[in-house]
Amino acid sequence: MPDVHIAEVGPRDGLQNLAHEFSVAERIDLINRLLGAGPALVEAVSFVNERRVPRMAGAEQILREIERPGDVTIAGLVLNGRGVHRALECDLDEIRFAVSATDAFNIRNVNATVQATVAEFTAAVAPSRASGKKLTAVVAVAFGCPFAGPVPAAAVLAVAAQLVDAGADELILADTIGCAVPTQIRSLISALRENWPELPLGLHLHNTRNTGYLNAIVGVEAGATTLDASVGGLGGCPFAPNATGNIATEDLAYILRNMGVSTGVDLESLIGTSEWLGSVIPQEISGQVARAGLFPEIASHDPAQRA
Ligand SMILES: CC(C)C(=O)C(=O)O
Repeated sequence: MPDVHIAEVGPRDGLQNLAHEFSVAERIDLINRLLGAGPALVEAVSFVNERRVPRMAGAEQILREIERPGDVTIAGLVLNGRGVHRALECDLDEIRFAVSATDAFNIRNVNATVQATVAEFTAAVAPSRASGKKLTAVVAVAFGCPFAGPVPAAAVLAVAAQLVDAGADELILADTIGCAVPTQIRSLISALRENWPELPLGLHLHNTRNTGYLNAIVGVEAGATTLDASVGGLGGCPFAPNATGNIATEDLAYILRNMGVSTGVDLESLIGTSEWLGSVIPQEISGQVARAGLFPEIASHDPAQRA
C-alpha cells in the first residue's frame, strides 16, 4: 500500500487548453503510457457536454479501448447528474464529482448553483454504490475563485460537510486557480481530518503561482493521502481565466520518492511519457525533472544514519 496515492489527471485536466488538439487515438495512447507507470489512479475522461468542451469528446470510446491493468483505478470526472448517468454505463472504478465552493464559479462552469449541484451529487450516491463504483467529491475553487475572490474556509467546510454527509467516499479540495499557500492547505486539511478522521482526503493542485509542490507536501503532512498531478504539468480549466497546469506528476513523484514516501509510481516511465509529450505538443513542458534528470535517492532519512 503506497503512503501517498498519486492520481494522474493529465488525460482529463491536462489537454483542455493546449495548442495541440489530441485525437481520441492520441488520448488513448497517452492513457496507456500513463497506466504503464503505475499511479494509483488515472483520471482518464470527463463526462462533460461535448459541444462545450469538444476536446473531452469520446469518453465512452476511450474507456472501451484503453488497456487496463488490474491495479490502477480508472476514474472519470462528472459535473452533474447527466455526467453521472453516462459514467454509470461505463467500465470505470471511480466517479469524481466536482462541486464548486462558490456560486459564481459553479454557475459559469455548469449553469447551476452550488446547492443544486450538491443535490445532484446526493442523488448520485445510491446508484454509484449499487454499481460498485467509488464516488469521490471534489470541491473546486476551494482556496480562491476567479470571480468571487478569496473563499472563506467556513464556506468550503460547509459544502464539504454536505458532500460527506450525503455519502462521499473521498473528499478532494481543488486549488483551481493555484492561489493557495501552505498555511491555508494545512488549516483546511487539518480541519477536515479533525471532523472526519477516517475519511480519505486529497488535493488537486495547480502550480499557477509556484505554490503547488509546497502545498502538496504540507497537505500530506496534514493528512491528505491522494495527490492529483498531471504529467509534464499540463493543464488548466477552460473556464478559469489564466489557469495554468497542475503540478507535474514526475516532479511530485521525485520529491516524494527522495523524501522516502512511497507512491508505487515508476518514475523513469513517467519521465519517458513527459519526454514523449514534449515531442507531441508545441509548448514547453513545465515539469523540471524530465529536463534535469533524476538524482539518486539518499540512503536514509534518519540524520543519525547519515552522519
Ligand atoms: C474540475 C476540477 C476538479 C478541476 O480540475 C479544478 O478545479 O482544477
